[in-house]
Amino acid sequence: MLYRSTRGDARPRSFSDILLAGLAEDGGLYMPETWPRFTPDEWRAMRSLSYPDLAAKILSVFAAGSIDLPTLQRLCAKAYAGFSHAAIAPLVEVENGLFSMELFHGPTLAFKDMAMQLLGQLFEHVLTERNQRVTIVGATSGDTGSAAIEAFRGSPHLSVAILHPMGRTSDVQRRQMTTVKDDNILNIAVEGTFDDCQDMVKAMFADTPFRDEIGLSAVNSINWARIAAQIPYYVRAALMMGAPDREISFAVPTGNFGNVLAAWAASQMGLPVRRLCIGSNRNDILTRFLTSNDMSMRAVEPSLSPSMDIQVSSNFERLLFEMLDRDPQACQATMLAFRQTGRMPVDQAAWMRAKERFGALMLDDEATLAEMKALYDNSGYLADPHTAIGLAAGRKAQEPGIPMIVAATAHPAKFPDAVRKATGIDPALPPHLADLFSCEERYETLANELNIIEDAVRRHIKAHTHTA
Ligand SMILES: Cc1ncc(COP(=O)(O)O)c(C=O)c1O
Ligand SMILES: N[C@@H](CCOP(=O)(O)O)C(=O)O
Repeated sequence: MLYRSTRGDARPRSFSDILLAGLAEDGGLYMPETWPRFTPDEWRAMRSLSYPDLAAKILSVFAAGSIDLPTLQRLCAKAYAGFSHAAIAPLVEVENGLFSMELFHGPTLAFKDMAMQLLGQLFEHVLTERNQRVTIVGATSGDTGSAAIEAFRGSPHLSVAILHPMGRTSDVQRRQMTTVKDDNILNIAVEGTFDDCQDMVKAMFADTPFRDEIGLSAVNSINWARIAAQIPYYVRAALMMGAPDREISFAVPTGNFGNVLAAWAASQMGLPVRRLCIGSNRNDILTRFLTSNDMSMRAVEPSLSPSMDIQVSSNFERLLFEMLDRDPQACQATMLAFRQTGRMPVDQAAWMRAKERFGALMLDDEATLAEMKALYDNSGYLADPHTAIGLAAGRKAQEPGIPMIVAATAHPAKFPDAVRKATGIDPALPPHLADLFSCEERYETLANELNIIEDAVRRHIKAHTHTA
């Protein structure tokens, strides 16, 4: 399996190469050259696999030529061994035909662990094999950061620097990152928004001397391996609901468009997915796009669902590439126009193609609190604000006889203030995080300037490799 950039200039590369590269050299995102597809019989045969074996099977088609199936089975077994639920991603029927797919039973209590625990294993495997070291720089609105830190802490093969927007995560999210003591981890609070942090990572990739000097790598969902590792839970849920002999729909609370893109990728692989519904908070650029072809940037507004306080949804570029019939020049021109004007000119035909499959719903904070309360009062289901937005989007798009599976992306205890405000309940952190608020925090606060942050990353690598 080879990968090509959505902007066309980068040479085709293997799975192991793009795993370490993260972002393509031309600034585009890697995509598989062709979509691997399974036959109905092959899907049916996957029904009996354990979650780790299913994940290995799905990954094996994306890693073909790089990592073999037995190795992937070993890595997946390790990746999911620490999850607190035997089913890894259990399905809970919240209302008739409306299912919550709980993706928050990993160590950091958000869906990011589902992929990041596996990326930790994959990086370790490839870096050991190549006797190489890299530096991961990641941007987070709260959850990717702690998942990455947990997956890569203590590794002798890599240094990690995580940029979070100062004061814009929940206290639990920030402390999950900043209380980790391992020497290979650096946390930076950036004076800016998540979009600024994400742009900073992309600017570092564009700074070729810096990128090469530190061996820059990415674990945000700009890295295709993150998307690939998010596909198995959609497959698993669909198979449990009767696919491939029955259609299913998914609803996903959406920010950077990575999670829902994985569901869409599963459909490209032959899974019978009927509708994909996204839920957004007041940072609703994707909802405006899907309802009225208005992909215009506005300022990022803080909300009760801070992980989705995003305006530039990186992974939308992958869908755009596909809607433009995989024309990299058209994709590049559209992305450049978006950057220059703040408005993405998507032609009507491409927009209609997106609308055929995707629906969208926006909930502001007030509606999110009302949804959380109604879920708790009517079904006894305690949802975090992101999941509540997903459940509302799923309910709106439900069709008779078609199971609607909603990605429950975070544990309610990550957002205790919102949960308390909506329901009066104080969600308890699990025992392994019980001392979170008594641990010392360690992070630097820095201006949103490329040279300042690059220097901090350099200093971190020097200090860490010196002590290692
Ligand atoms: C809890 C939670 N829900 C939803 C999202 C949105 O997911 P995506 O960025 O993949 O669209 C995020 C952040 O990515 C998140 O952390
Ligand atoms: N909500 C995310 C934002 C980054 O998303 P990613 O999926 O691209 O890593 C976060 O919690 O950091």
